[in-house]
Amino acid sequence: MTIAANLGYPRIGPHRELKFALEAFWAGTASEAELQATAVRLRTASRALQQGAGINHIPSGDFALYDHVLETAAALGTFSAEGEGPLPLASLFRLARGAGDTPALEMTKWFDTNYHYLVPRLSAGQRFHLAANPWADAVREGLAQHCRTRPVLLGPVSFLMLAKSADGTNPLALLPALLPAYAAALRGIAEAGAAWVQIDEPCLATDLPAGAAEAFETAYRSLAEAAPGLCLLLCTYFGGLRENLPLAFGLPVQGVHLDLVRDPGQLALALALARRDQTLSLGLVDGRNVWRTDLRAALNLAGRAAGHRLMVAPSCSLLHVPHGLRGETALDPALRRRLAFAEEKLGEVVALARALDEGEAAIAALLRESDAVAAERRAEAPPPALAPEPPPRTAYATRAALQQVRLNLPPLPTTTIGSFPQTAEIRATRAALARGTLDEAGYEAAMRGHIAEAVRWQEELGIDVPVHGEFERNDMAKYFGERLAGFAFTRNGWVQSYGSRCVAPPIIWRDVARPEPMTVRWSAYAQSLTGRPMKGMLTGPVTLLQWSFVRDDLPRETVCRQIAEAIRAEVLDLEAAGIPIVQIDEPAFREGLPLRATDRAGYLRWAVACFRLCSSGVRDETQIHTHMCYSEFADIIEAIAAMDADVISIETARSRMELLEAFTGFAWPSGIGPGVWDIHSPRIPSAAEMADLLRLALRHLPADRVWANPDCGLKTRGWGEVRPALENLVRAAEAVRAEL
Ligand SMILES: CN1c2c(nc(N)[nH]c2=O)NC[C@@H]1CNc1ccc(C(=O)N[C@@H](CCC(=O)N[C@@H](CCC(=O)N[C@@H](CCC(=O)O)C(=O)O)C(=O)O)C(=O)O)cc1
Ligand SMILES: N[C@@H](CCS)C(=O)O
Ligand SMILES: [Zn+2]
Repeated sequence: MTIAANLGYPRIGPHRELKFALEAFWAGTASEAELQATAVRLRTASRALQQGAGINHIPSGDFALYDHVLETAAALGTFSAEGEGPLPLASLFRLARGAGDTPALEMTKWFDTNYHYLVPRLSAGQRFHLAANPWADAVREGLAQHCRTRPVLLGPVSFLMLAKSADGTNPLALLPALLPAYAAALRGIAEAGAAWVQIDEPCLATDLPAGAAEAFETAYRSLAEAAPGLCLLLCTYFGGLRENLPLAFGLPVQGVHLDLVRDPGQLALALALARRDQTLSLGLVDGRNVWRTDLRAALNLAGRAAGHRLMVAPSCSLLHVPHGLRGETALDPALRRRLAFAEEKLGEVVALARALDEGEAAIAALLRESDAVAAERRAEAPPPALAPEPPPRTAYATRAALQQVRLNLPPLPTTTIGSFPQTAEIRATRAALARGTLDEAGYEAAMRGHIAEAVRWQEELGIDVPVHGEFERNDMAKYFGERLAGFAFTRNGWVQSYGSRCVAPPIIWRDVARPEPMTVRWSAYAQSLTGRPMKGMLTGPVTLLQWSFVRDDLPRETVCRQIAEAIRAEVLDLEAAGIPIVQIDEPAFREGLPLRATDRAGYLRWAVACFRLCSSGVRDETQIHTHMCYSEFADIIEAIAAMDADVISIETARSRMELLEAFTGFAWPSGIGPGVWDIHSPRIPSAAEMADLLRLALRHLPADRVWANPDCGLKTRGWGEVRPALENLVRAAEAVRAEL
């Protein structure tokens, strides 16, 4: 019998219940017991939903209060001494969010997704022990409600590869210290009554560093011995295993899960490698996108595996898609019938498993529906021809001189990254507009009021390049999606980004175009209030692509070019409206980089070209900025330089300018704003601290090309932090300027 399996379910809740419970707990208005009760309710509901849908292997232990990597590290005793029990919740949240002088753990992107995990920092001598067994607890929680589940663990090799070394130790060297904790976890899971355990090793879909293959062999020998009665499913996703396929199938595991959406071609070799006693888990339903599965195409692929022991599953955890389509009644019906969110994807998995066992006739009606949608999509008109690539801008030195004549900025000019606090008042104003209790004119007036206040305050403070504050934007991707043709947006399509923070990615389903200017009236209004050069703020094409659900009937490059043409028109309109500086944010530029080195050059070529398409139409006197955060740039620094922006602002405060080495090593050609304030922490840095960071930056870069700015936008901070921190930033720039 083919097993219908799921690998992980969204945990934020269909109405973001976890978000609100967490934020109430942090605000002190709800107790720990209330938070845990919400968590139990959410887990119970998602188990029931999956059971009801007919899923045979329901994941458990896929839930996390903040982040599964952090909570795996905590359960394995990374942050506590042997003999100590589970990490108290307060300590867990301190690691996640920082407190007082304790900085939070570094947060970074989970592979090529918009989900962020917390990075455990490990050093030589790190000890591990099983401080808690959330996986066994999850199995028991399910069984108490008559639901046998398959617990999900992040595997030991990926856990170490995702961690960072605090002292130069290779984290893989810690494997012998780590394995006993995993072995104890597996024994506990078996005792709790699980038959299968899913061990996620997404790093198998990446280029493995030296020693990793041996680490997999050592680790899985040890895990297989730890709980001989337990079936191990080695779970991979986000790409094909390629040269790692023989390694994966050679491990002593009872099953291997493959992402056949990202790499259907790997099935052929997998079939040849799978041992007779091994179950193949076919990841046929796209866990990274919202499109309904073409059931016939999926069955054709799965049919090649006939004769093998099979599971059918989504390609990866459903964490990356919204909960369900139920409430999305406002979507264009032609789009809605093309969609499948998490709940609908469960139905597809079950249908595919059934068809494999009972034949296509068993799901005839579903197949007819799926065929009709596939035909409808194929019948869409071909995309319009793309404009030829425009010529590059004049040389940087020429335009920099002209820009300085126009802008007359001091050395170390001060600026911010764009957004100011999105306060409860602002969100409530927007919610009132959406509900219809406030009209457009009232909304416009309220936002203008916030802009006027922000501009006045920045002038008073002495910020050299002010911004309008992005108050009118719900989110830097969604705001543009709502204004561009070809995009659709959901009412409730929330996906967890980190902790309690969510995003509602727009859906790109038709050709992209810009019916009218999107930001010009706000920036022009802000510019009318000040003689200082106002910086216009746009989200770049690569980031809009990366943070949307993108149609899969065109190459991503083509969709990105369409977006870039729309943003180019906006840049030109901002320039025509008298905005002298335009920042095109590309925080997701790095996130879009393929996981495999051999695939990267192609991506970088078109991603850079799309950025240049946006930015290259302006006059020499117009200054183009870009901004990137959460990024490790050393390996793509040439491509970032090729974007040819006049100034780039980056996140460097937490790492004390570590990143700048990549920029100096490369002889960075233009302006750079290395962040001097870690905005992910509630800590307010002093002027002295920020001045020190600026001095550090000046060791790497010439003074006439360095800017003073925070790491990223300030939308998640409160005014109580923003006011004093920016005052300190201006004082820091003044102090260091005086030393030049
Ligand atoms: C820079 N980052 C971003 C990423 N991806 C994006 N798409 N956008 C980003 O900015 N990826 C990398 C990082 C991740 N960082 C963040 C930071 C902050 C958030 C965040 O704060 N998200 C908000 C939701 C933002 C939003 O869409 N707001 C809307 C709706 C707000 C809302 O919930 N309204 C309530 C009613 C409010 C009331 O009555 O007071 C409702 O609808 O029920 C808006 O402002 O209008 C969050 O709340 O989590 C995300 C990623
Ligand atoms: N301009 C955006 C960039 C965030 S990455 C902001 O300030 O929020
Ligand atoms: Zn940023």
